[in-house]
Amino acid sequence: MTVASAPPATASPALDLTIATRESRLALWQAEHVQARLQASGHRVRLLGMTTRGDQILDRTLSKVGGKGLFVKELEVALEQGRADLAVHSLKDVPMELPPGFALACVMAREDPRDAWVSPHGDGPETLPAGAVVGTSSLRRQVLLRALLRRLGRDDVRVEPLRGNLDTRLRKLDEGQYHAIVLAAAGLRRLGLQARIRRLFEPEVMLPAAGQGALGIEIVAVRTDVAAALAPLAHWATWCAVEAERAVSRALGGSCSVPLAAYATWAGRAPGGAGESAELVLRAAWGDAERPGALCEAVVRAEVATLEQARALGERAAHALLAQGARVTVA
Ligand SMILES: NCc1[nH]cc(CCC(=O)O)c1CC(=O)O
Repeated sequence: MTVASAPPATASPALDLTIATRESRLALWQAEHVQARLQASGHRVRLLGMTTRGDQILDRTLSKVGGKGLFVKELEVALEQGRADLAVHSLKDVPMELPPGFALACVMAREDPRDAWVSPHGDGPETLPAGAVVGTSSLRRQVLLRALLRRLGRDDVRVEPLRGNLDTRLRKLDEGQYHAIVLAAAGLRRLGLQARIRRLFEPEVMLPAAGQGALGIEIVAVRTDVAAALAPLAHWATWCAVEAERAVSRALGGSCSVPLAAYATWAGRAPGGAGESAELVLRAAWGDAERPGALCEAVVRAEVATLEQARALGERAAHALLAQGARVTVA
């Protein structure tokens, strides 16, 4: 009996694809992850590494120099010029509105969305020495961390900005510039650095940023051939959740200059695919950078079967926050 060896299952004809990527270890891991998935579907895939403005500016808080877009602009230029076909992003770093002509072709399954505590001084703020300094890179983490420290009665602990890629941040901790740092668990896990995590903050304690832990793939919208090649990589349940989260940021003008958090989970079994309905629960929090301690929170839920319904849920959460005093930030 002869058994024909079947070619790998492809959802679309085999393509020659180039992935535009930043050159940090995390960005390269993510690009290689997508490369491997596409190769497994029979495509030929190479990487085009590039340095973005966000990678070059290391001495200032990002919100002061241009925000999230800094990490994606150069990659978009490469897509526009046809030097690359897709760009892989940490969704958290992708601006809420893509420039005209670009599209989010696919959102992949989410890594751990939680924030992680890394420190040689124990497994949380409770065990820090008096007057300790904690480093973190986002206003969201600064505001939520200060709220947590206040609850713990640790007003002696200072929260300071921390910039740089993952390795740089860990080095600054190891050099003793900080007693502890807070960063995304997803990045640490992807780089095999999970052993450094001393504690994972549950979302109730430190609500993650919109899109944290999820990868998004951007293309030029007219490239339906690339979109078809990416379709098998999409994870519907994650996509709906992050659409809801990103709608909160979109409605409130969210950027990294706004301490905004949004995190959605499925109440029961997550939907397996488009059109399948399930209950999505969205938590959102907004802080006022000028009035530390002023934090408002909203929890909304709805049956969701489409990305539009997910976005509508996000808008409801944004309105609930606005009703409690949150303000729309104009970039
Ligand atoms: N802003 C930088 C950034 N963008 C994505 C991640 C981690 C991975 C992810 O959230 O998907 C990080 C590092 C961090 O926030 O500690």
